Amino acid sequence: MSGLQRITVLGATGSIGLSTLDVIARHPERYQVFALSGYSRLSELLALCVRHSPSYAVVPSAEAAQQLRADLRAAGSATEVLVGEAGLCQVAAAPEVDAVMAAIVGAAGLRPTLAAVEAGKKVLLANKEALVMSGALFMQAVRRSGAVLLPIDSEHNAIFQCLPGDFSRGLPQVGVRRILLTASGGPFRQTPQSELAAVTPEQACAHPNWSMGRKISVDSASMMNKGLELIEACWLFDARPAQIEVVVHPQSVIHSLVDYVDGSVLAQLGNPDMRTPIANALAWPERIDSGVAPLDLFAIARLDFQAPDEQRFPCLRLSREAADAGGSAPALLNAANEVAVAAFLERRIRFPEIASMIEHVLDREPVVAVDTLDAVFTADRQARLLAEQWLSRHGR
Ligand SMILES: NC(=O)C1=CN([C@@H]2O[C@H](COP(=O)(O)OP(=O)(O)OC[C@H]3O[C@@H](n4cnc5c(N)ncnc54)[C@H](OP(=O)(O)O)[C@@H]3O)[C@@H](O)[C@H]2O)C=CC1
Ligand SMILES: CC(=O)[C@@H](O)[C@H](O)COP(=O)(O)O
Ligand SMILES: [Mn+2]
Repeated sequence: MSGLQRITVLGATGSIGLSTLDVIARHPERYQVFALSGYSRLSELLALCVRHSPSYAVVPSAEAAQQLRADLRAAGSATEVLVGEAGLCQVAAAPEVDAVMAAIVGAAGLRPTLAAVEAGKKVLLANKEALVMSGALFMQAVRRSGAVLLPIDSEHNAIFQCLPGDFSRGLPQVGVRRILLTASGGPFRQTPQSELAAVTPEQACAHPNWSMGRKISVDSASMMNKGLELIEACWLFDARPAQIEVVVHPQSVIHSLVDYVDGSVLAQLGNPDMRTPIANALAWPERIDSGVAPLDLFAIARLDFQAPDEQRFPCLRLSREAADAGGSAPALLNAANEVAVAAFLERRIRFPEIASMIEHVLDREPVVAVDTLDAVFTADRQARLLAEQWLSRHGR
């Protein structure tokens, strides 16, 4: 290990942010917090600043900054407060920073994550939406800047661990036949289609195995999470969608597998606790304690596998179609999904209407090439507009 690593945690008040800080706090000799960001949970951000003494905290507005500054001074903290996207990009790219945990949820994380990439940082990528939206541009920026991109998403971290170190030569060149992307199936894995219209946000957010933020929990319930992860895996591992097979594995113990041409299938297993992939990426290529208990195979006893049901979970089909279409299609898919999930969480639409809204947007907006970030955000805006129109046309 070479010296103390200074870390920026974007999205520190969220589920991934808190797990990251838990791992960091176990290794004060290795890691120091440089900056933390929050959005709505600002009293939690204050407590995190007091606990971890970052140089900077970032909040969304001038009013929030004024309040946090006053609270920090009262608590005797020297943390400086920055504002908005410019503040996020500043702490992501600051010369003092060694690694950035990108854990803002949704499209809001794209510019700050790209700022870290463009500054050549070690980027720990949880914010899958950023890569889904801007895949080709994002990966070009990684190659141009020499940033080290490490996947945090449990499946992608598992795949990363099961691939050889030189996988960027190309999957066929390193003997990979296909990637097996595991899916828990979510809370509605066994729910009949006829009952899905009545499910509530609380039921959707009650993931059987993982404790996560509300947006990704709904994505898991609709299996859009797996669709986004399919696209994420294509970019991270330079794979075609056809090289990736989704396998429903209800226990979430195997986090994904890599199938090699000689018939070997390598898997990564572990308890469903995000501190494992976070510790793996923070310390990579070394290994550190994450606080996660050892896997008890006798207690788990069995591992099950099923094919996904695209009839009940159309978001998976829509994602594969967007992955195949390329260009602006994944950005349209992602933006429509963000609007639909927010509407479902606000009880404005029923659960199956998430997929209806996304299909509506994808059917109406032509797919175009995206050569610039502006083109990505144009697609994002257009999809949000169409999704909002769907809501008002349906009286929601
Ligand atoms: N949770 C998990 O186990 C996993 C998560 N991921 C991915 O990691 C990312 C984070 O997920 P998770 O931690 O569950 O989500 P949470 O909702 O728990 O946390 C999201 C974080 O982003 C902040 N945030 C929300 N909106 C904005 C915005 N508009 N601008 C700036 N910051 C914002 C939140 O601040 P505040 O809370 O203060 O409002 C919070 O810090 C997602 O992309 C998700 O898909 C991937 C794999 C697993
Ligand atoms: C922890 C993690 O990586 C999540 O993305 C998790 O995979 C969600 O589970 P499913 O989408 O498989 O239900
Ligand atoms: Mn995942």
